[in-house]
Amino acid sequence: MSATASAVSWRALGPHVRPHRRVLAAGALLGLLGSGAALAQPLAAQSVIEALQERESVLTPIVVLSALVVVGALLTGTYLLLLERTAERIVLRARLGLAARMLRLRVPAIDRQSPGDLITRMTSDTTLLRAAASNGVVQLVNGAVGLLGAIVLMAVVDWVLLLVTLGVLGTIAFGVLVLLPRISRATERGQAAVGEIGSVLERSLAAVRTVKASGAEARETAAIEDAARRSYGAGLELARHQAVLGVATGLAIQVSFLAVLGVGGARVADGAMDVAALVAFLLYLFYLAEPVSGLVQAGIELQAGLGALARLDATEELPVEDDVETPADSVLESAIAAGPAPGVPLISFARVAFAYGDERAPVLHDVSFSVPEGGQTALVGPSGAGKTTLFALLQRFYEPTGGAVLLGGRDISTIPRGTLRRSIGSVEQDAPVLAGTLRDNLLYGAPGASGAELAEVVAETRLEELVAQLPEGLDSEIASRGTSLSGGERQRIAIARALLRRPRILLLDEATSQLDARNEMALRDTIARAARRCTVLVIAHRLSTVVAADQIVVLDAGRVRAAGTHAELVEHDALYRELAMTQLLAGPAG
Ligand SMILES: Nc1ncnc2c1ncn2[C@@H]1O[C@H](COP(=O)(O)OP(=O)(O)OP(=O)(O)O)[C@@H](O)[C@H]1O
Repeated sequence: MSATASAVSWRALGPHVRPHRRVLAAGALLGLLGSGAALAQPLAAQSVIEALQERESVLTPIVVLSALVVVGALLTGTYLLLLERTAERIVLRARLGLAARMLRLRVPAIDRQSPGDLITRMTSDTTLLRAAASNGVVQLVNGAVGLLGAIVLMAVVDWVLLLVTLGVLGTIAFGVLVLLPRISRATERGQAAVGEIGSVLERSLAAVRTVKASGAEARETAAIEDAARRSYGAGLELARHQAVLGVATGLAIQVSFLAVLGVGGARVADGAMDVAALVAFLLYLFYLAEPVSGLVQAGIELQAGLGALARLDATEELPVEDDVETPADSVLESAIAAGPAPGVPLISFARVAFAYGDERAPVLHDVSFSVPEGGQTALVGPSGAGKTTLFALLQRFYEPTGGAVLLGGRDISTIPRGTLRRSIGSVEQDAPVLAGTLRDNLLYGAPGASGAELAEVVAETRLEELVAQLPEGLDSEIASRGTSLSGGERQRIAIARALLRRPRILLLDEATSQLDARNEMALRDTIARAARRCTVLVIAHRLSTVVAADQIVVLDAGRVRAAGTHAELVEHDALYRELAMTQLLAGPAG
């Protein structure tokens, strides 16, 4: 998915550089003034020599030379400080920009990404941008101006020697132009490999028990090693290019020195120029090494930055949900809160079709059913029938490819995602528990809920006993991933978290695991109580749930097969009968 480096032009740096253009311009100016002070030093040195030759006072030329050295140093120091600060700001801005997008990316876009690779983009690629967008840009400007200035001054001193110098320097320009694009490609390859290290590590740490239980440590390690070697290979290639460029630059300057010494010596001997002019010219040549290597360095940094930018830009282009934090539309929110008009169902799936991507087979076909306000509706069907997908569509994690999902008669695609999701509480099947205290976990979806509301929901979800057992009650730390809790407890915590949001609709994907009698009863009771507060739509895996449901919808291979009560379906639907007998968990008591 990543764009190739060749597709990223120098212009792509614009958005990163533009906000800092004034500071960068000031930095470039300071750098230039510093260079100017350095450039004027040979002239001052020349006047010291001339004063000595003429046996005049050397005080003034020496004072001027010293002032140039001190002012030059101060200017360069300020310039460096300014540049470093800008560099850090560029990284910060890029990271803040990415941070603002990451968790707002649309679910289909996240599905296609590897979390580890996304983390690398945020942490590592941004630092490469740092060098390119600050140092690279300023060095490019200063190097070019320094080079031009030196060339003009050298032309003033002796244009024959200038032609000799330019002839030699011209040869390195060719090498630079050939090597630079390779640097950006090698950087992008290296960063992609670093991203892969992150991906494999994230994948295997997230499922570390499965990795260990499957004896897959060596295979996962090998995958990381492979990516690390590829990153090393790309790093080596970069180092080779940089070494060649560094040596070529140094050689060009040295050869220029020798050529200028030879030709200049001959010209002095011929009387075509004097010694002071030759010394001044050589000092300029000495000075020239800096802008030339600065330009080469700028080229390297900019190209490496462009390689990283290709990866950052690819992330920038991923679509985000831009309507999760939009200010509440009070008319719409109160219309939703008021509930549907009489005779209009709370939720309707109207001929909904859906596929996870253009090239994938549809998983829902022409799904139509309604959920009245209040009570419990259960979805049942074989594994892969599309039950979880219906929940995802209802929360606008994905958009249907055909038909519409309606809330109170209103197409949910017209309701901002934030508003829609505020009216829904969702409990996933694996009921994730986040690291933190029990209180943090319960308040996660409603940080502003009061103590009384919390106590009420804790009682309603029958969590009081758990709270009493824990050493510090609600403030007890829960082990990461909730491993210290039973499946039933995790589900009830997740239900409590969802209920604290005071949702209009509770979506509940029941755990498929067998629960003990107490947990089973507690869960059944919790769902029944929740159904008094809001409309419960449950993906049912338990007989006790379907028996208690007001309506059951049977899904099979992405189609609605039947709907009715447990008694009706047992009588009229063969698949339901079979599911009820074989797949629905009867529970310890049932
Ligand atoms: N993110 C996804 N990308 C691609 N395909 C998916 C994705 N999620 C689910 N599917 C596919 O869509 C189909 C329906 O899946 P879904 O999870 O909705 O079924 P389900 O009825 O909830 O099954 P289960 O009871 O096993 O959870 C399956 O074939 C599944 O492989």
